[in-house]
Amino acid sequence: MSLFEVDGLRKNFGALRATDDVSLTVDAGQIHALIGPNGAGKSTLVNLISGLIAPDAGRVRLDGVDLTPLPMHARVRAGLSRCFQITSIFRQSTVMENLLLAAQAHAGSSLRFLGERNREAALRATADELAARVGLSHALDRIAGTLPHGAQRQLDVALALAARPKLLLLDEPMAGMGPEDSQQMTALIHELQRDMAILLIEHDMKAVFELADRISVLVYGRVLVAGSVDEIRGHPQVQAVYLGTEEVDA
Ligand SMILES: Nc1ncnc2c1ncn2[C@@H]1O[C@H](COP(=O)(O)OP(=O)(O)OP(=O)(O)O)[C@@H](O)[C@H]1O
Repeated sequence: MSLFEVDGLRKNFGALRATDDVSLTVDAGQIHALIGPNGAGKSTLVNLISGLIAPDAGRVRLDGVDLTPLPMHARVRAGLSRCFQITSIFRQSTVMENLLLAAQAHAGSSLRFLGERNREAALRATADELAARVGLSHALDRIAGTLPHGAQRQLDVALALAARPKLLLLDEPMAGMGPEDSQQMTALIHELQRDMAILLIEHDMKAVFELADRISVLVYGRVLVAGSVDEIRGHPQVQAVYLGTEEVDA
């Protein structure tokens, strides 16, 4: 049994089948990338998995737990954390304040036996640890909205990590990034893989080919083909449908 399983997921919008019998698995420590042309149904699938919208059929399971009937916050508690295309940071607050809020939100009842000061120290330690994890220790006092775009995305990942996910859902983490930021984010995702499974939705093919253990290609809401990087890169149907004649470096 895989850590994460999507089984026969389906979603109709009126006559349009945006998600058509999609199944995929992600094993512990694995990065599974989801690619596909615009309108293929990637966002809909991510929304179904995170619980933002309900499927017409199919199931989502994490670590043996059926997430399908659960609302979003319960899925987060069960170990599924999501980074949004549109960042969820508080732009007017400092990096530290953002991290403290996230740490507090996910601390639950674990700190209830601590006094006020110890509780604050524990939250600060968690915030420090999250900042270090994504390479933002130098920017704790910066107002989040004034950080460069790449650093804002790193902060966004740190906020998702506060939930201590078993599966991290990354929705186009490289969007709007230049090559340098993209390279840094690739290194970060690679490092995160040691501790969690990752479902990566990404247009940056260089990053996908560098990171993915497995790739599923979504076209018209269906998985056209799934396989290893080499299988996908060399697949004639994939090249025709998705990659076109574009040169793709790895
Ligand atoms: N709430 C909705 N109501 C009706 N149709 C929708 C809705 N959400 C998405 N769709 C349609 O479902 C199809 C898949 O859309 P989706 O946004 O999931 O694709 P995508 O692969 O994420 O595209 P992109 O890469 O452009 O974000 C599209 O035809 C879209 O118009």
